[in-house]
Amino acid sequence: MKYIVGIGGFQSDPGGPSDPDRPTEGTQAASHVCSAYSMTNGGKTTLTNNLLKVLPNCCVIHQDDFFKPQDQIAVGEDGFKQWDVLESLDMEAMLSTVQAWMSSPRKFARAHGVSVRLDASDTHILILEGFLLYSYKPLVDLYSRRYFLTVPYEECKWRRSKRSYAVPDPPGLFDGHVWPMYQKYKREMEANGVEVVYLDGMKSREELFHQVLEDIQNSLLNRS
Ligand SMILES: Nc1ncnc2c1ncn2[C@@H]1O[C@H](COP(=O)(O)OP(=O)(O)OP(=O)(O)O)[C@@H](O)[C@H]1O
Ligand SMILES: NC(=O)c1ccc[n+]([C@@H]2O[C@H](CO)[C@@H](O)[C@H]2O)c1
Repeated sequence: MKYIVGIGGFQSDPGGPSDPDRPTEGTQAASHVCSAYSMTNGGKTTLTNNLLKVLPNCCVIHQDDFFKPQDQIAVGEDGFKQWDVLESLDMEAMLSTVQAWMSSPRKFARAHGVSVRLDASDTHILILEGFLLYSYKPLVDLYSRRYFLTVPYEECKWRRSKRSYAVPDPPGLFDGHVWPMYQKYKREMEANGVEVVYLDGMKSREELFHQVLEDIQNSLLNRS
């Protein structure tokens, strides 16, 4: 069985400084269940690494590995390099990589240094990890399960400020580009009716790990 998991997310959770839909505190609990969404620094990489340690025959593809070279990133009218748009990623190359896994998960695993357990059932799992996983049509229908991590705006902005990317964020990028793009793609994803399992990125790493592991195991059982 081939099983593809998406661990998506961007930065944040419902609302932001200029979001009229931002819930009040009383509605917070419901919002992460039914209308949450997320962005970078939600904890995707941390969760993915924890899952990789325990899931058998499990490979991973990171969307960040498919950023185009810096000189191919457009500069917007806002003056910022447009890192957070789909056009800045070579999604065709990412799709080809996923297709390589689909055509031979065993060969793909070996080529990527993932040990294949011969005693395990013939289940192979692929985790796709990234911030714009559910906006590229050719990939959207391939997932067996789509997860979406969310953290509140302030937490996300704070976590991002602690990160150092290969290309450091210029001042104002978060509010001027990252956040607005997140909102745009989230609206599109919702309008397209893409079904996701929302995860509260404010939970502890351990809690998130156990929640997703259990969900994947249940989902696998239902398929076999
Ligand atoms: N559940 C958690 N609780 C608190 N902090 C967390 C949690 N998960 C991750 N973090 C921290 O948040 C930061 C971002 O985590 P991580 O790199 O996993 O996020 P990401 O969504 O993969 O980010 P990016 O979009 O940049 O790839 C790291 O400093 C990490 O240690
Ligand atoms: N990986 C990179 O080269 C790079 C460069 C500049 C910005 N980013 C940011 O990565 C996040 C996704 O993980 C996006 O929000 C980009 O802004 C990445």
